Amino acid sequence: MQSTKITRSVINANTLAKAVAEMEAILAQMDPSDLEDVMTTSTTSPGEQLLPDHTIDSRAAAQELFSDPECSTSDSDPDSTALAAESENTDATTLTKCSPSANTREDGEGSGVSDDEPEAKKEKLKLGYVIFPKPILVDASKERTYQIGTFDGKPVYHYWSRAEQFLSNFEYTTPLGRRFLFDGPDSLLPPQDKTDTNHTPQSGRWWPGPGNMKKNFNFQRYFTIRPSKLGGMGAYATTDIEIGRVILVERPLLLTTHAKFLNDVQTLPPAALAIYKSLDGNHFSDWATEIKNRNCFDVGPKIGFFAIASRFNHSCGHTSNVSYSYDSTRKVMVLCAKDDIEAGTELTLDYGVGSSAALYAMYGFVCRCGACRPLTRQDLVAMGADRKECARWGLVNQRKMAW
Ligand SMILES: C[S@@+](CC[C@H](N)C(=O)[O-])C[C@H]1O[C@@H](n2cnc3c(N)ncnc32)[C@H](O)[C@@H]1O
Repeated sequence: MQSTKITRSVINANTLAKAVAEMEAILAQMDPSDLEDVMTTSTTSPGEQLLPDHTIDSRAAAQELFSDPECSTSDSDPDSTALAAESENTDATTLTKCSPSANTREDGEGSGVSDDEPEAKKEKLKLGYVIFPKPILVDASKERTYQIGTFDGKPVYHYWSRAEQFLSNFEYTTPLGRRFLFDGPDSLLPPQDKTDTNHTPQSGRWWPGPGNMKKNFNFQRYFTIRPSKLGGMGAYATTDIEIGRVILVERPLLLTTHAKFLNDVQTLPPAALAIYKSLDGNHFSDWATEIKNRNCFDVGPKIGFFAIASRFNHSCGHTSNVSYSYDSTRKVMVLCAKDDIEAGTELTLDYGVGSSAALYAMYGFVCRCGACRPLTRQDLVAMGADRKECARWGLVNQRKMAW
C-alpha cells in the first residue's frame, strides 16, 4: 500500500448545518456561566488555544477535509470580505468562502451561478462558510470542541475525536510495555501468548494490538473486524461515522525497511509474530515475504505493518471511504473517514495503485470491489498466471458446448 495524504473532500451544507444544530443542542444544556467563561477565553485570545502539538498533522488534515477545493483561498470576491468582517477570529487573507448550493450538489455538476440566475439564488451565495485558519477550543471538558469556522453566520464546530484524545491522555505504561488505548480497555488485554517475555517497555518497537481479538470482537468504538465479502477479514462501521472523524490511531507492529525486513521479522517477539502471521487471512499465506507484499504500508522511507489497519480492504477510485496517513513524528498511522459513513458499511482504503491489473501485479489479488474493471482469465494469463491460479480466482475456461 502506498502512503497517501488525506484526500480532499467537500463537506456539504447539510453536514455543516447538522453540526451547528448538534452544537446548539449541547450549548443549550451547558451552564451559561461556564459557557461565558469558555467563550470569553476563546475569543479574547484567538489562536492561542490551538490544538496541542501532537494533533498538528491531524489539524491540517481536518482543515483540508473541511475546505472545498472549488473555493480559492485567495478569492477576492467582495462577499468574502463581508464574511471576514462577520467573524473577529478570522484572518481575511486565508478565508475560504463558497456557496452552499455548490456544496450540496451531489451530481458533480458545475458549482457556479450564472449572471442570469434569479436574484434569490444569487442571494443564497452569501450563505457561505468560513473556515478559520486556527480552530478555537471552545469546550475542553467533555469531548473537545473546536470552532472551526462559520456557516451562514453561525459557528461551526468540530468535536475532536475521542481517538485523538486517547492519543494524548491514554498512553499507558503496562507490564507489557507502552500501549495506546483506542476505545476501551480491550486493547490493553495481554497478547495470547503469555510466554512472551521479550517485549519490554524499553523496546518500544511494537504494539501487540488486540492480542485476544476474537472474530467479530468489537474492540473499537467505530468499527469491528469481521469476515468480508471482498476477501478474508475486513473492517465494518459499527456506528454512523461523520466525515473527518479519526477512527483509528495505531502504532506499527513492526517498522522496518525492505532491506532489513527479513531479519527484523524473525526477531519479533512471539506474540507480535503471531499477529504478523495472521495478517491477510484470505490466502492463509504462511510466510514473511508474501505477507509483507500484501500488508505493508509505505511510511516515509520505511515500511510498516499494523495489526488493525492492515485489516482494511481496498476499493477502487472514489469508492473507498477511509483515508490513511502516517504521522511520522509520533509514529502512528491515522485513519480518517473520507465521507459520512453509515453503520454496517465496510470501511475501505484506496491502496493507491490505480487499476485492478496493477493491484493484481503488486498485491496478487483479484479486486472484487465492483467499481473497477473486473479482471478476466486473459488478463491473468497475460500476467503469467497458470491454470491453477486462474481457477483460484474463479476464472476458469468455459466448458465447450457438447455437439
Ligand atoms: C491488507 S489485506 C486486507 C485484510 C485482509 N482481507 C485480511 O483478511 O487480513 C489485503 C488483502 O485483502 C484482500 N483484499 C483486499 N481488498 C480486496 C478487494 N477489493 N477484493 C478482493 N480482495 C481484497 C486481498 O486478499 C489482499 O491481499
